[in-house]
Amino acid sequence: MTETVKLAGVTKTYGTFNAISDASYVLNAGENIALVGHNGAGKTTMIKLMLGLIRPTHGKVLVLGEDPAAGQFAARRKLGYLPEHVSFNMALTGRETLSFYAKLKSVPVKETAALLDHVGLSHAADRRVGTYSKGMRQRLGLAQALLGKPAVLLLDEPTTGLDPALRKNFYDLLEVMRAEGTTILMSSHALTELENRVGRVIIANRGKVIADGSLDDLRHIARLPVRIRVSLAEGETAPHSTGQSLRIGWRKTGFASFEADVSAEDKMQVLNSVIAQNHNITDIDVMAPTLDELYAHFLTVKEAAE
Ligand SMILES: Nc1ncnc2c1ncn2[C@@H]1O[C@H](COP(=O)(O)OP(=O)(O)OP(=O)(O)O)[C@@H](O)[C@H]1O
Repeated sequence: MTETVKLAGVTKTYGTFNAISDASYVLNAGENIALVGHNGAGKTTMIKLMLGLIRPTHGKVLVLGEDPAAGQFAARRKLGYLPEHVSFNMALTGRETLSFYAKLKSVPVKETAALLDHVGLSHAADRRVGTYSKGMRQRLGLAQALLGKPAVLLLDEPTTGLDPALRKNFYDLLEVMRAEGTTILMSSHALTELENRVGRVIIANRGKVIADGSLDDLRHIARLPVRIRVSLAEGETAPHSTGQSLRIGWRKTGFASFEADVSAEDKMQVLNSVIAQNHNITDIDVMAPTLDELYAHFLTVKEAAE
């Protein structure tokens, strides 16, 4: 794996307040990572450190092998950034806006037409940005961040203001970039929509990294139960699960549907037993812990430890 971003023991202090405390992680080429956490957890501060807009109080930040806060940060052109609040000159057209940023980044202006097309703004390219909807401005912001095919793309809450169809389009676009080797780090609160969209999740809380891994890694560490839902054809009191050593607490959740939480290790034994003992099953769902549940779990564990 090719390392693109590194935080090593990074602390960022404002006065006596630690916005970031001893954060360490490495991001690699071709990774799509979600940075999640409550308001004030330190997500934007981490992104600002990677952009070189602020310097760490302690520790080291490296982006594409260089210090992003150094005056001569040659890799800056290889960084794409979409801020949380995009603001453009309302009097310029979309095309003029993107051309302006292309010149700033020394990217050939002729590349802007394809980017506008990519984010679905070709039809409005010659309209003033002042007439754009919020979602259209967000997409123009994304086109700006994609200028020059960045090796590292930093997106601060990028899907705010996008409708479901545009969100899908947006994640599809990111997947193409990721597959081509771009490192994508996006901060977000939209846990449910991230679930199948990112390969890795970093959870921050009060400036500290409290969990870091793929969804499967986090599930493995958290050891939260798997939920099994069984629907039966007739109104029985609960699925039979005799012949097993496990005592399953079935909850009735509908006319003839029942749910139970079992450990990941016991899941197959319970399923096999239920299927063997119940001949009137109409449906079975097995639900792994969601990112929302994992997030709540890690925060609770962290709060309890402090
Ligand atoms: N320039 C600053 N001066 C003082 N405190 C700051 C400064 N910048 C950030 N902070 C504080 O650092 C903490 C982390 O802020 P940050 O913006 O990184 O959080 P965040 O996780 O991005 O939050 P949100 O989800 O609300 O955007 C907050 O408590 C914030 O008030």
